[in-house]
Amino acid sequence: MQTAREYNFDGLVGPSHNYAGLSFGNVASFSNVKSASNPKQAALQGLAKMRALAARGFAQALLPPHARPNFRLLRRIGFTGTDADVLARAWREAPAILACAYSASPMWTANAATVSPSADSFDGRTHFTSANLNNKLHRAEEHIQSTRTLRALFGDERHFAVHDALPSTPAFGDEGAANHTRLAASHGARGVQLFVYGRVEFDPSAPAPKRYPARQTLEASQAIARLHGLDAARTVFASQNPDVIDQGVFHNDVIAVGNGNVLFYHEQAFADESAVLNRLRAAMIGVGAELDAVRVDTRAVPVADAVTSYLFNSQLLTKPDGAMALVVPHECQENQAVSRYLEQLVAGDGPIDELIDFDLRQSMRNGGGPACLRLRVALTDAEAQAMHQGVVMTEALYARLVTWVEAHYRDRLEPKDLADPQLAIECAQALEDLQRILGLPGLYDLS
Ligand SMILES: NCCC[C@H](NC(=O)CCC(=O)O)C(=O)O
Repeated sequence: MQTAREYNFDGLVGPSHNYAGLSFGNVASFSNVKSASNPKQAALQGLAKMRALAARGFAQALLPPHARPNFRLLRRIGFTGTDADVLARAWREAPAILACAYSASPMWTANAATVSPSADSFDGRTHFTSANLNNKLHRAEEHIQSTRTLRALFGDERHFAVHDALPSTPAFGDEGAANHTRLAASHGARGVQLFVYGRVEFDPSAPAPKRYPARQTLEASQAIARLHGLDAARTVFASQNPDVIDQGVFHNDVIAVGNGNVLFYHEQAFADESAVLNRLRAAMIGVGAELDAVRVDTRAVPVADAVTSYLFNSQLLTKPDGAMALVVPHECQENQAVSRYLEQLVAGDGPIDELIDFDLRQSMRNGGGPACLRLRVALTDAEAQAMHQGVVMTEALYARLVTWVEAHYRDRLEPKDLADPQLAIECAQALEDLQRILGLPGLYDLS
């Protein structure tokens, strides 16, 4: 068995972070629509989390923001002329689409791709499939830059395979790692991959939500398992409980998280809880691991509290001593049921013995907690050396990025500011500098 470390690639928040209410089914996005955001604070909050976890010895890296506004999108739908012309007319005729083109949503890198480590794939390489995110216009073109970024970081084809997104059509709705988790004895050991889907395109009798959209389909999850060459005996597909999607659980990582042999989940997370647990247990026996299911019941934490506090959108990290820390957003301490639950959790004799709390309010107000903000990539030492090093978080990189944010980011962005052509210029200048800082010339296709 190989040894491997789990790298968390956090999304660096881009300079156009704003609240546009673009995500129907995401309660926070809808509740904060059109309020003023603070992009500078958002980026600094994210960087503070990366720095603190790196300082604790966790392997930490970042994924850069995407170029905004998305002029490719605006020009493709008939806005022509100079950049300023495009922006002025889009603001006049289609302000909601202009907001889509400006969204900083690539910051939630859990949705960038699904990742299968080399220990699980047929060819011994780490496989990535960029997520098509086709359920929402503002996210539907992210895969173009995500694929380009992943290829820039993981270009060594002896170790890595970066697949294009699945066909962008509702049958293959794919939201990446937010609906995927891996259970194993350790990061380097063979593991069991759990794919959670919200609906089945070609089975109208399968469970599906009534109020809010299900973003992930079974067909997409199966396609990714095929592309990554996963062994069927170690792959579990599970239906999310459609009732919780209708209560605001738009991704499975809002109601469950796995790490090592631990699955931390709400009793209402799955359509058929006992079937999922049985299948996981059986598959895990095959890789020499025993499932440790940490179940939270509704009496302790109602679904509504899980959604507002983002208890399950936490990072579950293995510490050097083998115990686990739960990285939670500060909202968990402000919710009475959740803070009481967490106190008992860490005092008990289960696998989780520490809470690490971060203020991520700027991201949380758009429905993104600690887990949304990171993409997990388990890498052996050889793989870690083969990837681009400029994105690995260090004290020096942290300091450079704080200076960069201070120089380029605004501290207030209101909906009307998207009409300001100067904002587009500021965003472009910021990314030009960032390419240099990260050692990634040509990262963006600015043609
Ligand atoms: N994994 C967390 C994703 C959160 C993201 N929110 C948004 O896109 C909100 C954007 C806005 O409303 O401005 C989403 O719903 O996909």
